[in-house]
Amino acid sequence: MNGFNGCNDIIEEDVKIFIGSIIHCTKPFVLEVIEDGFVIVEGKKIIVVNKNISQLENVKNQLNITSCKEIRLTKTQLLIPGLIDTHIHAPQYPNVGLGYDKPLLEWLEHYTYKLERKFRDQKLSKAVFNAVVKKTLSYGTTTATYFASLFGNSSLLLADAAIQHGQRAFVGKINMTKLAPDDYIETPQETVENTIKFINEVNFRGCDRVKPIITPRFAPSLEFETMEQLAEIARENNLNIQTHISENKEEIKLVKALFRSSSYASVYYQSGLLTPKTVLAHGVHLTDEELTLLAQTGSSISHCPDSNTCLKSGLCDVKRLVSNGIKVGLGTDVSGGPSPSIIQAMRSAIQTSIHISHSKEDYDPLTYCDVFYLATLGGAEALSLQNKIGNFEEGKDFDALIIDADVEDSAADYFVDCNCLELLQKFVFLADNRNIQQVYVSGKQVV
Ligand SMILES: O=c1[nH]c(=O)c2nc[nH]c2[nH]1
Ligand SMILES: [Zn+2]
Repeated sequence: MNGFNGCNDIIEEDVKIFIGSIIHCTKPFVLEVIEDGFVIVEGKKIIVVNKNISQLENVKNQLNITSCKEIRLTKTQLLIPGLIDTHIHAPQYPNVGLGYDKPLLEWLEHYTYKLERKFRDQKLSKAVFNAVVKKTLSYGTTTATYFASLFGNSSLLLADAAIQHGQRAFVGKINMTKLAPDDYIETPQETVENTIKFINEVNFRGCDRVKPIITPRFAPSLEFETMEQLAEIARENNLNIQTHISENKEEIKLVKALFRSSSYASVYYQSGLLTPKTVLAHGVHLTDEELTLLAQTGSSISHCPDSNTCLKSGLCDVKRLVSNGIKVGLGTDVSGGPSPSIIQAMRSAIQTSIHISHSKEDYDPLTYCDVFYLATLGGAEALSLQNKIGNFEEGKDFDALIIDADVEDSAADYFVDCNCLELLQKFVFLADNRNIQQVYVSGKQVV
């Protein structure tokens, strides 16, 4: 029987069986390699994960599966969970590769706000948002946590693009009431009212995959009382929250000058914005006290290594965050980072970690396995979606990629057989969208 949910996705009751090599994380930083196994998906859910291909016919008989689609992977292919981008600015997509001559605050003033204010234009919004969603899906981003623009109508077009193209997404209408151009701010009252309207309109679309997220841009953009009101809206509606924290030293000085709180994190803490469903981009320069506050509140960090390099913000020490009990996911931070690819973010996270290791004793930098966790289950945990996505666990939604090391015209040619972990290394260090053969979100093939 077929049914419809609010996204007009057909809830496919058909059964798909993926047969071949599978890699996923069973818990933080723990990889499971299944060399010859299978995953059975019914509709949007994973119903079986089995490590032994010889049991396939038995399991099919037990479950009375008489008709199904079998997808057999080749020996250069792997089935992996979909990648999760925990921080990306959709309206900044036209600026990728531009403006890296200035640090954060000047970059915002000279490039970013000038572009984002153009998103009053619905035609531009539609064109850019459709392109971003399609591009990120092609790079294997099955879940994206988007900053949209200040404008509610434009931000809704981003939600619609995710709904239409089949991506799982959080979409945030930005809140900003000061320190930006006059035509790119709202009054405190407008920003609160427009946020409530935006939430209702996204929810009205009834798509389980696409949710609104509370999006105060960063502390300098808002009065303390407005942040309190936004925290209250998040609480009342059980919503996720996203913002930026401690990215750049000048930004931290500005926060200290604007607020009476003892630290950047305590501004958010006192306003009620730090919750287990809060994801904070960057966190490059957090103090030990701030780490404790984030760990205690269960808030997470979106690590955006490319952005931190291009805007010269600093080196974020992921190992320090994790050892202080903080959940971490990866973000592209387009266009602070130039690439829409979380595969690129994985390799940059490794490189940043190696750079840090040169100035620290006994420091083991992040490995390809570690960043694979951050890009999959780590991202799900950072967004409080770990019960729904992030790995292949029976009962979870099937968000997955079939990746292939041997495709024509990719970054590197393939000559000698690789085992599963070698295929994964090639993916992390070399892959782009040409190596992504199929993309599934909620059991449905979207690329
Ligand atoms: O990387 C960033 N991108 C932004 O758009 C932004 N706004 C505030 N702080 C920010 N940092
Ligand atoms: Zn950002």
